[in-house]
Amino acid sequence: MLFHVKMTVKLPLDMDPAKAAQLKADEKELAQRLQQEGKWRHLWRIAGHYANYSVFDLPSVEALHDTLLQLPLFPYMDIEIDGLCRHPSSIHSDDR
Ligand SMILES: O=C(O)C[C@H]1C=CC(=O)O1
Repeated sequence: MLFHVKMTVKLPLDMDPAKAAQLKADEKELAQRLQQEGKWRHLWRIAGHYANYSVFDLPSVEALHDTLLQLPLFPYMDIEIDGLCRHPSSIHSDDR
């Protein structure tokens, strides 16, 4: 199943810079692992915002939920999710 996910990061302004840097480093490591595993298909920065548009390829809503909960920045993100299905006018034979 494909999911379009918008993540908006809202770190507290008074967060210790070292803690913020560690959270971002941990997030990057997990994000890159999930991309290598084919679970996090797309990761795009939204220009002008500390936010991203992502596409996840996971077997269920529960798997998406569990994956998002693992993200180190999860407690500091607003997350919006849309489930994706094939468009009848799409010329692509697969879901890429
Ligand atoms: O920077 C972000 O958009 C938040 C998050 C998503 C991947 C990552 O490395 O950080």
